[in-house]
Amino acid sequence: MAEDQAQPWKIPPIVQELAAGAHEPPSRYVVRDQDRPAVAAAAAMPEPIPIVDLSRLSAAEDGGGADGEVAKLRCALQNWGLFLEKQKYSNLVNGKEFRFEGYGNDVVLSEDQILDWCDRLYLIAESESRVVGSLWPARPPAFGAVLREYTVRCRRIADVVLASLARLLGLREGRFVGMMNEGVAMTHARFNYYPCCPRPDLVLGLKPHSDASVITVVLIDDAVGGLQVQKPNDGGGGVWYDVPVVPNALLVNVGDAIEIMSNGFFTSPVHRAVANAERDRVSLAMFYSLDPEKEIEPLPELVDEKRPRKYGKTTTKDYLAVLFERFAGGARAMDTVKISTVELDSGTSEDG
Ligand SMILES: O=C(O)CCC(=O)C(=O)O
Ligand SMILES: [Fe+2]
Repeated sequence: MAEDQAQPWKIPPIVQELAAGAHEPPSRYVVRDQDRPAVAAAAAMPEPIPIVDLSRLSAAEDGGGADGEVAKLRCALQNWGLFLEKQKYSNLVNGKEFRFEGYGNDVVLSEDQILDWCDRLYLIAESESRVVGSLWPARPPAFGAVLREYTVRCRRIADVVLASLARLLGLREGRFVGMMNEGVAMTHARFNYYPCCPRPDLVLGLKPHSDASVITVVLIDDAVGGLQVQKPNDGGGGVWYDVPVVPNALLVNVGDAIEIMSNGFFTSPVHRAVANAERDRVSLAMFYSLDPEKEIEPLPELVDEKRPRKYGKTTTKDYLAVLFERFAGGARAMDTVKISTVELDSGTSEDG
């Protein structure tokens, strides 16, 4: 506490208050020239982000033959690393819309760190033994019950998708879901609130990153766009594409842990959020992860002479620590576990 008073820059302002008063974003929020989002629309999409019907995916798992849906999922993940899942109801929980008010902030590690134009609340939602109840807002009173139920419901979606991913990799359907059930798995909920910004061309709502999770389910704003994604495997082209606004849809993306465990078969997509000049935007990301102590590494079934190991070993706990530090500086944690191509090349030539 005393340290924070001596270093006031560690306590960033609430962006909503800045947005209410300021005409120009303060310099701490202004990103470097090369990182600025284009004011014009992002690049035209080479192909749309598919909408996958999860009930048909479950049918495929039960032997119900929905090969078209599985093919769509594979294509979505190969092209984008993510897909949209359209809900049949606009009200997600008990007939009530899921809405939340409340703010948090960036973790500030250095005085010259560029801050995101966003207030957020980041909570451990599962398992119960890890929940820090004192951090959960008391208002609205239903918050806790709704978040708990929402976490379980989204987990069901995550499980269906993970079963399909395992099948696409030629693994047992329960391979990933089983790992999620080992030890005490962890789910984080991040509520992002992006106040409108008079100069969206100068700031970022959320810096480019990929998620540390195994899998992420995002409730995206049903009216205001802002999420942008880079295509995996586009040769580092750095082109940003707008994720379209699809009312009543959830966005599902694979995270870094799946990229590592699948030995790079799936790519965890790099994404960011841009601010909007006229409208506030909200999103809620649910990050499903393994037990924090459990090791994450390429699954042995997916490593052989033809597919040399591409990633080292880590744990969710260590990886998250690296991720937060790297995120603050605008870098990717994934680079710390990737085995460099030079090592790979020498490895393969040694193997003959
Ligand atoms: O705001 C969004 O749509 C995405 C949020 C996100 O990527 C995150 O919280 O990790
Ligand atoms: Fe994300």
